[in-house]
Amino acid sequence: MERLRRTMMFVPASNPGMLRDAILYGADSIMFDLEDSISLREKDTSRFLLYQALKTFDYSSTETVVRINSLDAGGVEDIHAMVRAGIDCIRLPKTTCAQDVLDAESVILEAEKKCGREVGSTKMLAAIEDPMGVLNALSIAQSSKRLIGIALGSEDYVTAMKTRRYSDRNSEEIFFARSMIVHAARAAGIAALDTVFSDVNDMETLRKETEFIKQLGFDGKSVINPRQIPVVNKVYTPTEKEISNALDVIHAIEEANRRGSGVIALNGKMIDKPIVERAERILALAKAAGIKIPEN
Ligand SMILES: CC(C)(COP(=O)(O)OP(=O)(O)OC[C@H]1O[C@@H](n2cnc3c(N)ncnc32)[C@H](O)[C@@H]1OP(=O)(O)O)[C@@H](O)C(=O)NCCC(=O)NCCSC(=O)C[C@@](O)(CC(=O)O)C(=O)O
Ligand SMILES: [Mg+2]
Repeated sequence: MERLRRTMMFVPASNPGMLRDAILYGADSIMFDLEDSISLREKDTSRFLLYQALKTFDYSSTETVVRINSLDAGGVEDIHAMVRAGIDCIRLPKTTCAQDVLDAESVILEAEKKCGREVGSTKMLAAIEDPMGVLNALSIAQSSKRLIGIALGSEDYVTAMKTRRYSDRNSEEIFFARSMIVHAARAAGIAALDTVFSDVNDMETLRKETEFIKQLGFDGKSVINPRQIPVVNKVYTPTEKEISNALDVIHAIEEANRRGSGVIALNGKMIDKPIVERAERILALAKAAGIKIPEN
């Protein structure tokens, strides 16, 4: 079954209460942070705290991701501890080129061998957060079989571009980066994940932004607060009407196939292969979200 990644919630690893409760809010993935939300003097204790949390708390079938520090600033130690603790996926921050992924992958491989974990079982996610990374998005996305996706980190990106986020307008300042990332991810056959929305009180703009990134083709979005999860999940969960339309499309094409044709009209609109593929994807997403699909 398709794994949903509508919401990946950042959880600062320095906060024991957040580590304990992170499972309660319904995020598709929990993304523990050892990087920018952790002060320099808390880095070692946060890594230790997160290791203990992963060994102690039951995160159930929710995907666990950790954002590590760069390899020259504690990332090697982060990888060894997290692979040993059984994390599902390692998110690299500020990935600028394919070599960054390969360098981290060789540390992951070493860590898996050292602790006896199955080689290749630790997945990777590369965050792209500067113009060089954006321009190299395709080679990054194609660099390793371990990659489940690439993600945009827009706060660092707009800083590197000498601008800022304009979420109250249409976020044109990150449109090129979003387009590159979604194209690269799709070309490589992996997930495309959008950046955080920093105002945890403005749900209306968050909803509009999520609708926009869904329109562009992203699979989901990073979030920073539990209150953002239902807003993003709702946009990404097929509605009853979408499910019923998808079923109509499937039934119509089955009827066409019985008549020996690959095309048919439904309510005046042409139904053929790509439309059927989209309908099947809607049903797959609905099933993955736990929605029961009527048989007929
Ligand atoms: C924003 C705020 C301070 C607001 O605090 P507030 O206190 O107003 O929150 P409230 O709503 O009042 O909390 C109600 C209850 O939820 C609990 N609760 C809140 N947040 C929770 C959470 N995340 N996980 C679990 N639990 C949580 C809380 O403990 C309380 O629990 P309780 O006391 O039991 O009721 C808080 O959310 C927070 O710290 N967020 C995480 C911030 C973070 O991780 N930043 C780094 C990642 S971005 C980045 O680095 C940029 C990037 O790299 C991104 C990219 O790459 O994409 C780029 O470049 O763009
Ligand atoms: Mg960042």
